[in-house]
Amino acid sequence: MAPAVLPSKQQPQPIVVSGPSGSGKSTLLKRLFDAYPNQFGFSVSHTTRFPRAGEEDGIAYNFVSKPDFQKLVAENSFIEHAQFGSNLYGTSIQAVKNVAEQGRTCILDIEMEGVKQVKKTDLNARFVFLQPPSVEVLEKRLRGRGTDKEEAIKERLEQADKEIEYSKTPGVHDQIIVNDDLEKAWEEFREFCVPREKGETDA
Ligand SMILES: Nc1ncnc2c1ncn2[C@@H]1O[C@H](COP(=O)(O)OP(=O)(O)OP(=O)(O)O)[C@@H](O)[C@H]1O
Repeated sequence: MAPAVLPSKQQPQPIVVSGPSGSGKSTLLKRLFDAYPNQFGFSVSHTTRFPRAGEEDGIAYNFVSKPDFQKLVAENSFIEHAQFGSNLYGTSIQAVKNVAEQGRTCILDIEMEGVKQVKKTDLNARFVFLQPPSVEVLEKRLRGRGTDKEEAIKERLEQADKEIEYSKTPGVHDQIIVNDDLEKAWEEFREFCVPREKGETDA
């Protein structure tokens, strides 16, 4: 008799959160992690930089040598990777899978190029885009945040146009949330990340 095939335990699908700089990703993600502390997680990145005091391998980062990093690149192991200064950083497909294997929903907070890369993997992610009400409002928020220099604000606004344009491509995102009123955006975001069972109401 053929052995019974056990259904594989269903793992939470990763969630890709994207949107222009200043659209509210950090604000909404902070709320999500505060509201559901054990349900979500970020993947552990790889880096070629040396560990700082207290940084544990596999927790703060996966610390690897440059040749090992380059080998992973050649094997297409990374969703995205980039160089900052003289060090290389990357998010591996396996690191995202590891979060799902722990029973948590992996959150990827990434920009447009990263979104395109995730689409090429077998991660079976869900995609949500945070859209500012308008580029004018976005500009006000970026200035209001007070963390960016004038030059950076200009660059971010130019990039925002491209991100918003790409977000209109049919089938790219499962949901687009316009972050106008924060409470309304939060409700929509929460609903997307933590879908309610039928019949469930607020506690
Ligand atoms: N609905 C909202 N109404 C008013 N202000 C908001 C709203 N959502 C976010 N903000 C404010 O806009 C600014 C930008 O938000 P936030 O830092 O969360 O953006 P971000 O998408 O994470 O940006 P980055 O990609 O640069 O990290 C913050 O000062 C935040 O408090």
